[in-house]
Amino acid sequence: MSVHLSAEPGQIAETVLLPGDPLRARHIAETFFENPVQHNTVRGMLGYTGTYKGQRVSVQGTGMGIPSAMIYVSELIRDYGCRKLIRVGTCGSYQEGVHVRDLVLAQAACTDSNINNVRFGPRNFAPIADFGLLLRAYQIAQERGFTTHVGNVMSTDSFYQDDPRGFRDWASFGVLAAEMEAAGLYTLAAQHGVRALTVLTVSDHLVTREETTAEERQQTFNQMIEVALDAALGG
Ligand SMILES: O=P(O)(O)O[C@H]1O[C@H](CO)[C@@H](O)[C@H]1O
Ligand SMILES: O=c1cc[nH]c(=O)[nH]1
Repeated sequence: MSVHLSAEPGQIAETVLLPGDPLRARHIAETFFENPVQHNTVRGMLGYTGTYKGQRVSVQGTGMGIPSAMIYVSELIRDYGCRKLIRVGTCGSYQEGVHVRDLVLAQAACTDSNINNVRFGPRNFAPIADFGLLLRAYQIAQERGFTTHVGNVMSTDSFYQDDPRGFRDWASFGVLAAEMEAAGLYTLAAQHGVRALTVLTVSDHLVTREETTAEERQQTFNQMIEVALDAALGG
């Protein structure tokens, strides 16, 4: 047991998928895992462990935002020995050419969070994905014909921005989309010497204001989860 997870030692696999939404964790376990067993219900942050194509894998909800996600990621690494952590989330596109339902692989993550200012002071740390996981995920997505973009994302602490056009500064430097956790995940992975990747589905568009329906989101979420599972488990 850790402070926020009730799993027994050894009950969580070395490879863990990390959706923000705990109900997406349940959907992943019920749809993709063989013999899923629930390993956490503390705070309603559902977690499950099972197998995928015969290999042991877990999924754990993280909640929204870097502070919540870093609690779960820290405990998974330190208390349960997890070594491969793949976030599977939604994002809002900053770029006209990155459409709703497309996949985004976060090669790196900018942030407006203070987490790394506290650590590094005036020096900047660049939170990046594990290259092997990133390459494998890209290859799998290409093989399956999923429209996929690779690049920088913005891990913001503020879903609702005071200036709704403020994202354009980031967009002009090529940042692809906004989400809220990748920079925290990548920073912890670097600190602990483990592997991490963030795979996202574009759920809405900050330029065109387009949104996906719940049904469409379900379908493209499944593409993202297939890519994440096969990249992590070598399928
Ligand atoms: O769909 P998830 O994984 O929760 O990710 C995105 O959605 C939430 C905001 O609605 C934030 O957590 C953001 O990162
Ligand atoms: O964090 C997020 C997730 C989806 N869409 C956004 O605009 N932001």
